[in-house]
Amino acid sequence: MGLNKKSVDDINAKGKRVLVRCDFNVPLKNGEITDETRIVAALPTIQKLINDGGKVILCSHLGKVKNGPNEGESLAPVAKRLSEKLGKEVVFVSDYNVTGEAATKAVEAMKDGDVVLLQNTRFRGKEETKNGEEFSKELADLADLYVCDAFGSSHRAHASVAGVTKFITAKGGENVVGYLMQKEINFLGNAVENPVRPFVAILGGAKVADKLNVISNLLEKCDTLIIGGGMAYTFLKAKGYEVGTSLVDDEKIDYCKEMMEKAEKLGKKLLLPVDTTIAKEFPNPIDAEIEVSVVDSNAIPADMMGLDIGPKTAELYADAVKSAKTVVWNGPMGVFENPTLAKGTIAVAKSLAETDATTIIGGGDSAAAVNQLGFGDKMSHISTGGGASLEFLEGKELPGVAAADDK
Ligand SMILES: Nc1ncnc2c1ncn2[C@@H]1O[C@H](COP(=O)(O)OP(=O)(O)O)[C@@H](O)[C@H]1O
Ligand SMILES: O=C(OP(=O)(O)O)[C@H](O)COP(=O)(O)O
Repeated sequence: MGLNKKSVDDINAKGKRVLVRCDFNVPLKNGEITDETRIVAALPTIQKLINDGGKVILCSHLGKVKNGPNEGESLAPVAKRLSEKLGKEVVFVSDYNVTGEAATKAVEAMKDGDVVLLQNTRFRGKEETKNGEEFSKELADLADLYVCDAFGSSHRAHASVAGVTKFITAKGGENVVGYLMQKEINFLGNAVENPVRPFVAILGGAKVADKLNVISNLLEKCDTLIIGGGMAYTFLKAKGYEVGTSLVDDEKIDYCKEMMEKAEKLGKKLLLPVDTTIAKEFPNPIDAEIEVSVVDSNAIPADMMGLDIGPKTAELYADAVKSAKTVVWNGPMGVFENPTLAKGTIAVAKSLAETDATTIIGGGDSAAAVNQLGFGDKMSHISTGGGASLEFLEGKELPGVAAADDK
């Protein structure tokens, strides 16, 4: 499936001010970046614009910024790492206002090929997340052209992803997508539009409400849909099983019933855990030692919580992966941060690493699990977007894509 949008290859940035929205939402621990994947993924587009002789103005959000601007969510560590990666200075505009005088001055001082990084766009609060007109215009005022390369944020209709483009257009500028956007969408698009079959989709994790919605669409495309992690218990409850204190979305029980009927009608396999690793409560801290037992999925005691798929399920899922030619995986099979509860996730990751099938991983935690296990380079594609890749697979148009100019 081709992406019918203008890209960085359609522009020459020579002497132009180019605003580039990246997804530099990287994990930080004590101010240190613990995973630089998203920074590395943004480099080809940035390098192309530098080579063009453009004035490259980068922007991104970082974290949720729930309590207003703060140093802990500043993009300063990203500027430093980016500068190391590019081997050139990245001027960081630390002003919490993001746009405004400090940013304007920094941009005015730029020479062709220079790079500036603006402060965390979410420091502008709802102006960013509610796609505010004023902030969108202020961003557009800094630039002549706009590039969206923030795949991981492209499902967010925020000012720096979507709103800004209207004002770039109004001043005669172009809005294009970057190489990362192209790469992600080509890969994900091909995987779901023309999958080499059998096509197996695996869904897990804890963002149950978000992820359940993707199932209806995926069922039509895949041959087998595997459910694990926190997602599974709403299905098990819908089957009439006791699920104890496991994660459940009660509002989605009817939906899960419908999905099981839909799978049957379409002749698709919908695999649910046949056994489950349970414990008295959620581990606290998450990697604390924990006493667990394994029960069949229809025998979870009322006071116990399901925290991983059991060994029989792990085998069943690994077998389904073995016969697949395309596998899409989003969300761990259990609380993999805890070594005792990581077995299901490890088994599935291992089966993906061992297959010759095209393997696509989406979601921060799934990617982290795969990388931590040392299987990263065994996968065909690790997406930089969790929510974004799922919304794309769901068949929704991503605002960050929609906002770019058509070819
Ligand atoms: N059975 C479960 N109960 C509660 N949490 C779970 C369960 N299985 C997995 N999780 C948690 O799900 C989280 C990842 O979910 P999610 O954010 O949806 O995945 P991703 O980041 O890959 O999109 C992990 O922190 C993991 O501990
Ligand atoms: O980390 C991200 O999403 P992801 O965890 O779904 O991959 C993106 O940077 C989007 O961040 P957001 O979910 O705070 O809008």
